[in-house]
Amino acid sequence: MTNSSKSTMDTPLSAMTDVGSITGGRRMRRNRRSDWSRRLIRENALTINDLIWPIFVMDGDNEAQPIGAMPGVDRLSIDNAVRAAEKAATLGIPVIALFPYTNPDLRDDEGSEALNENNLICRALRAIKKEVPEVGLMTDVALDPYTSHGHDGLLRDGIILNDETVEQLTRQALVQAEAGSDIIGPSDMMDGRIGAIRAVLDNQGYTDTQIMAYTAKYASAFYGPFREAVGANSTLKGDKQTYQMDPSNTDEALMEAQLDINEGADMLMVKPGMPYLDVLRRLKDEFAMPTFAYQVSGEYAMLCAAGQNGWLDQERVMWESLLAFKRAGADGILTYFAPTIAETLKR
Ligand SMILES: NCc1[nH]cc(CCC(=O)O)c1CC(=O)O
Ligand SMILES: [Mg+2]
Repeated sequence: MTNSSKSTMDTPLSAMTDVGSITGGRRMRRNRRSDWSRRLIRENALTINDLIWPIFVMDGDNEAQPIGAMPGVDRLSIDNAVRAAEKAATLGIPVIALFPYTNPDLRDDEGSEALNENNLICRALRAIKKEVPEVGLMTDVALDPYTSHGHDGLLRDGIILNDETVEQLTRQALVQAEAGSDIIGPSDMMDGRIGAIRAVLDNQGYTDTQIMAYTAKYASAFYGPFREAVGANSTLKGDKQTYQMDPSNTDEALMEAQLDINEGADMLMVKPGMPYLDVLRRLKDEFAMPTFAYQVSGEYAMLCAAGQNGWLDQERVMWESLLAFKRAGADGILTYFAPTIAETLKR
């Protein structure tokens, strides 16, 4: 033993470790001692009412086609999508969000199938509305599941045209509203589309159809599994950096939000979720709007993969990741874990 450690040993312990005087008597652990106390002081909680469940729809009868990078998530034919909606209703999940897998032969340069009032999404909307009217239905407005080039907008000479795309998107939104969509979710990031869609909806008598703007949608690598699910992975030429946001920016998200609010958005969304909690918090603080986070396909894939490998406790990271959205200010979360979470919460 060295001299210094010997002298340390001789010092009365109470003088060295008088935590009470160090913290001024404050002991944070007091409140954490027991389960009842932890529950009592809890600031945020996840409830079934916070959940939006994204579902992939495909053609066919009684189809459930697994998606490789999204364990437990299937593409569903419309009859099975109705079953899923019934499940959502039973569990009390407020909203399901529908995404189409469009047959490759229906995809073209303009994404014209998006405007077909009998396309997959419209048929799914009508079927679900008829059988399960108590569940809210949200639909995606963007051209990527319908274009042969996989982009959300119209492409000319390698450039995504803004205003021409907006025109196309307003028609797409109208077709969806007519088929029974309750919440229009423009995910395309064109400028001015929220205002244009609002104007057309109002003009056609759909004043009650809500708009959840994908306001701060980033050009992210976390969408990979989704693009596989809607079959846009192999078709996508280039990337989406000229319309989706640069992951480096947050001030820009505030401007996007300000515009969408002015143009008539009822709700805002930040996407992806977990890597962008700072953006979520800023939007919520700045605008106090109903604000949502999308825990995207890549986040889901990541948590499931680590869980399957035994590297993370999947159950616990799932809860923790969703609670983080609530803490960061989300009023609700789009998550592929929605049915699992709701089943547990219901018990
Ligand atoms: N514009 C379509 C759209 N709507 C939702 C997602 C991603 C959702 C997810 O990854 O779970 C995408 C993909 C993209 O923009 O490339
Ligand atoms: Mg915008």
